[in-house]
Amino acid sequence: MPSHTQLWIYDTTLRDGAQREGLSLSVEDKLNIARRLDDLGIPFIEGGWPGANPKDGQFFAQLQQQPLRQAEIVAFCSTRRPRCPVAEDVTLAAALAARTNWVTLFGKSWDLHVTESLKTDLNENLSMIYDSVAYLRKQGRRVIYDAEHWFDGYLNNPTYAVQTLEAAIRAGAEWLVLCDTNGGMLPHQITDVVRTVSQWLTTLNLDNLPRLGIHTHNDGEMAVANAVTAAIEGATMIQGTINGYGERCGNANLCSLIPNLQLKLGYNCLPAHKLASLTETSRYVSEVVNLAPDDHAPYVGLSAFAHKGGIHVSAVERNPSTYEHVEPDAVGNRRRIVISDQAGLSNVMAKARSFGLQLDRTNPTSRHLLQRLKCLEDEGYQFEAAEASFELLMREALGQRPNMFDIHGFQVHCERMPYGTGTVNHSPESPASSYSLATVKIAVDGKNLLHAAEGNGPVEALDNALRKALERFYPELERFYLTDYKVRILDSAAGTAAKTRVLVEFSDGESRWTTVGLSPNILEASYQAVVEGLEYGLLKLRSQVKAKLVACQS
Ligand SMILES: CC(=O)SCCNC(=O)CCNC(=O)[C@H](O)C(C)(C)COP(=O)(O)OP(=O)(O)OC[C@H]1O[C@@H](n2cnc3c(N)ncnc32)[C@H](O)[C@@H]1OP(=O)(O)O
Ligand SMILES: CC(=O)C(=O)O
Repeated sequence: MPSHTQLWIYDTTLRDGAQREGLSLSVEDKLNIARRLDDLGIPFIEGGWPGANPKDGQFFAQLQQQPLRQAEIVAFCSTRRPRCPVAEDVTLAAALAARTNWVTLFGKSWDLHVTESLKTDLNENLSMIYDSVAYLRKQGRRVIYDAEHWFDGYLNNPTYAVQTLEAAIRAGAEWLVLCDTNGGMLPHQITDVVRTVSQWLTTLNLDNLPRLGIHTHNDGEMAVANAVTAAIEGATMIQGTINGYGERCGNANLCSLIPNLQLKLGYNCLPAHKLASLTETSRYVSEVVNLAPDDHAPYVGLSAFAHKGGIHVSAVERNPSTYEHVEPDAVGNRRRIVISDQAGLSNVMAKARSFGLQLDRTNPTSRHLLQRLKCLEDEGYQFEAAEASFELLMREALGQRPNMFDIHGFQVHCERMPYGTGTVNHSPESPASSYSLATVKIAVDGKNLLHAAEGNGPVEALDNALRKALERFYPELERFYLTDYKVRILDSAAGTAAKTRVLVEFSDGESRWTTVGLSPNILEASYQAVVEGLEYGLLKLRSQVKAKLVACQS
């Protein structure tokens, strides 16, 4: 097994990643991502194709003012156009204007592309490659040569494909990156072709042998496997993108590739202490590009180390290696235990511990709680995403759920009127024509309270009415606000009479918690979830205050 061999990770999130449908980056986004990748210790960052669009040009110009700390920023471009003198080629001129040390130049390896895409002849393509690399070298640039469609080209016409690499080598390319541009290769093909190219290179008897790299796409879901395979065969530059963003089905996902190479195969990719920033980097980039993170992504996803089945949790609690291929900390992720109808006592125990509650496996309450959880989930509740409701359930079972208020009922009145009519004044700036009024009846410390409040919709009206009734007793309520509200119909065949599950998320600006409500009446389900959300927030706040007091006294 290879060990401690240095690999050079080459990130192309800002260029090939930006070719993903639905992803668009501003100059500021690109700069932020580049700086984050620099912090992660990525040695090569492809910043874009200068001249292809104004943003990429501006990005390189701004980086000249404030260079990265350690990474080489690389400009990307194509070979010169057919029959165009190299010094007159606008693409190459723009790449030079980016003033990077390194330029990645892509050229055609597949004869089909030469005749069909470029509409030129095979010799002219060899000249385009040679001239372009040589010109960049003459201007003082170091060149990474991306052999586009290398594998398809080699399998179709190996003699010609090899001639394209020879042209790049003769002109002074330092890296030859073999690209599976269409993403359709399988690992055994990568092994055969990379091994053959590697052996061929050694027969050239060159003083400075160019090094091999790999660039894979994910059309056959093989991008990571193919890149790992190439590394095993001796490729030392590994190209990919954060979260696997890229044209069509994406590029090799560096968030999987790097830990596979570093933790499993012992290659040096990132400085050892930087690997633990991988999860944070993945989430940061998904935030900047405004795409929801993939919770089930290997290594860095929220669920990558989430254990749900009771059998799994029981074993993981005894020894995490039983159901984890690496330690979550190694990549900056964390282990999570999920509560659901797939749970066993071990899940309940783990949750009790995380809630700071004393509960023994042998205590009959534990088994009752588990049965209750399974019954409620069978009715349609879902606690997996609503741990605050489960904590309240557990506290109740243990007699540790203080009675903060009693609910005696609520009423909601909704009205929808055409603009300019009805009981509410709507302004042209806010032409909404619906309006809701909620009344709640509750008791606090034996005092009966009846309060009403308005809202844009029934849930807001209920939330407002509850707060109005409770604020005198619990002024800290004003710190909580609703951050998410999700509704799911459980038995859609029942139409509008279907059972509804509502999840609401609250925040106090520091933490978030989610509660669940269930009823055929969407307002009742929402009410349950909102009431529990407020109750949980109060409980948390009070236990934090208590913990601080104890800490001060001791
Ligand atoms: C495998 C990859 O991912 S390569 C990177 C792909 N990324 C992109 O294409 C994103 C950026 N691209 C662009 O902004 C534009 O396509 C530009 C600026 C590069 C070119 O735009 P246009 O001049 O309008 O040409 P258009 O996009 O229609 O066609 C591409 C041209 O590049 C030529 N071309 C393609 N590959 C190469 C190459 N390796 N070397 C030289 N020319 C090439 C094509 O033959 C075609 O030329 P033609 O129109 O003279 O026949
Ligand atoms: C160069 C490149 O992006 C590719 O061949 O896929």
